[in-house]
Amino acid sequence: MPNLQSPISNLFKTYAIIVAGGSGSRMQSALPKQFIELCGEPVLMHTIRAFKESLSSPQIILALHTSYQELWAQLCSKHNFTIPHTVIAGGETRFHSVKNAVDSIKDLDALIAVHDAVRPLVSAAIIDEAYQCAADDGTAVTAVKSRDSIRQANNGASTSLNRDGIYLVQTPQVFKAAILNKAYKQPYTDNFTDDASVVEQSGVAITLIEGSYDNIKITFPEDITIAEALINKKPSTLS
Ligand SMILES: Nc1ccn([C@@H]2O[C@H](COP(=O)(O)OP(=O)(O)OP(=O)(O)O)[C@@H](O)[C@H]2O)c(=O)n1
Ligand SMILES: C[C@](O)(CO)[C@H](O)COP(=O)(O)O
Repeated sequence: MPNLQSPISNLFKTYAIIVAGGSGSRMQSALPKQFIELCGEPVLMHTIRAFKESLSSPQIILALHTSYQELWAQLCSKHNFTIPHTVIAGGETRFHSVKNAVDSIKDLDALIAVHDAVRPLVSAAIIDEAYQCAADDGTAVTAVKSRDSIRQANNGASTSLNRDGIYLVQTPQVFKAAILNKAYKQPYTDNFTDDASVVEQSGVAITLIEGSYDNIKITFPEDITIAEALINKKPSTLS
C-alpha cells in the first residue's frame, strides 16, 4: 500500500541533529570514522543524504569538532556535496554534542531527530516512521530485537533471560522539541549512552519502533567492509 499520508513536515517543522563529534577510538584510524570513504564518499555524506531523501525533509544540523570543520568543508568541495546543513561545535561527549545542537533550536513545537553520523545505512522509511511516531507519542526510538540468546552474569554465575523482551537500540531517535530541550538541561552522567536514556531520566516514557538490522553503527574496522556489502546489496533485498 502506498503511504497516502501527507509528509509530517506539512504539520511540524522538522530538524535532524547528526552527531559527528567523536574521535572513533575503537576504529583505530587516524582519520575519524565519519570521514572514511564508504563506496567512494565519506560515511557522513551517506548519512546526511538519507535524511535529505526522507519525506520529512528536516533541517540538518551537523555537530562537528571544531578541529575537523575545515576538513569537512574541503571534503564537501572535493565531492561536490551541496546538501544544505548547518555546522555547530561538537562537545566533549556525545551528550554534549547533542546538547549544543538542541540548544541551537529555538522552536519548541518542532520535531527533532538525533542520529549517529556513523549509521549511514538508515533508510528514509525508518526516518519518516520515526518522525510520525514522535508526532503522535512525543518520542520514537528505533530498536531491533536481539537475535542471539541472552544471559545475565552475576557473581561468576549466569542466568538465561527471555530475549523477546530485549531490544538493541539504534538511531534515529526522534522527540518533540520541548521534551528533548528539557531533558538536555539535566546534568551529564555516564549512564547517558543515547538520547532515550536522557529523555527517560527526565520522566518521559519512551516509545520503541522497529529499526533495521542493516542500520549498523560503524564502530570497528570490519564494519566498513560490512557496510559496503550492505550498500552493494540490491535495494529490494534491504530489510
Ligand atoms: N564527543 C562526541 C562523541 C561521539 N559523537 C558521535 O556519536 C556517535 C556515536 O558514537 P561512537 O560510535 O561511540 O563514536 P566515537 O565516539 O567517535 O567512537 P569511539 O567511542 O570508538 O571513540 C558518532 O557519530 C560520534 O561521532 C559526538 O558527536 N561527539
Ligand atoms: C546512540 C547509540 O548508537 C545507540 O545504539 C549508542 O548508544 C552509542 O553508543 P557508543 O558506546 O557510543 O557506541
